[in-house]
Amino acid sequence: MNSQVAEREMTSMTSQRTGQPVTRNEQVGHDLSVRVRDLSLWYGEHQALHNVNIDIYQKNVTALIGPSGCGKSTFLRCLNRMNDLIRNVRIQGRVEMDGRDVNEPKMDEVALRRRVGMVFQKPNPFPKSIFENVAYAPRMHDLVSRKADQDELVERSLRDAGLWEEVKDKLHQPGTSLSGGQQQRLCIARAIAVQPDVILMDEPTSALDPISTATIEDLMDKLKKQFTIVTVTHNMQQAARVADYTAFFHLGEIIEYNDTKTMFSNPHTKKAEDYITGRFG
Ligand SMILES: Nc1ncnc2c1ncn2[C@@H]1O[C@H](COP(=O)(O)OP(=O)(O)OP(=O)(O)O)[C@@H](O)[C@H]1O
Repeated sequence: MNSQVAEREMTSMTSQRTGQPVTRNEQVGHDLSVRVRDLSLWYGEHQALHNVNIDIYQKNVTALIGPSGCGKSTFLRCLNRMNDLIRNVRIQGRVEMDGRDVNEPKMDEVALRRRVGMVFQKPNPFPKSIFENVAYAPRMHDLVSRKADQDELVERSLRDAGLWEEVKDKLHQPGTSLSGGQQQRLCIARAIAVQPDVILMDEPTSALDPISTATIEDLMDKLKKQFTIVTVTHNMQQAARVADYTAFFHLGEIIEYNDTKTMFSNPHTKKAEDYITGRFG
């Protein structure tokens, strides 16, 4: 891996939330959110990830780019153990949050998926009301008990997702009655309602029109003040616009990981340069 970022000097600190050690990259001034070391993954006999190493920083947007089938979504799913739901998957290596490997047997998967939320390519609201789409998970996780707290959380999440003004008068209509772009913002509201640390987004705008896409990109910029965002995108302009860091995947490896400005203006590897300039992929 040609990483300018991951190899820089790290110092240890303690997470206020968990009391566990966290790592800070003094050179870039960012705290570490997820530290991935020597991560490999096989689907049956097929190896889809090869010794992936990356440090993902808190309250930044990290974009994963690379040609189709290079392992971006597979990698994303490793961060909240969504690959556990797929048969015949074998994983080696470490995915650490607050110093703990998410794959360790004692890790509570439900709690992990609360900390690491996910937004998919195709908006997938539950077949329930707009209100319930947002209120359901916080209730399940016992984050709210009083009705007033629940109402407040729903409003705050919808506001933070930039959807409140459009839906405040029809909270009891089905989530599926909204437009595609609105449904995706509803899914973002649902993800942030449980106050995760990290939000994974797998091509969150590829099913949307340009205006809805721009709205979601603006939203990502706002949300990174509160959350760490890791997003997969095929859209190079989008990566350049929204991401602070970009990782270029090829054939299951990270070939280059850098701050986005450097990645797009002065890539350090020929493969990344060829991909970014549209010579392949
Ligand atoms: N559920 C699965 N079972 C078996 N193989 C899989 C599965 N999901 C992905 N793969 C394989 O793993 C490799 C990486 O796929 P992955 O979907 O992670 O790539 P990607 O970079 O996200 O692709 P795209 O940009 O097309 O979405 C591919 O060879 C793919 O065929």
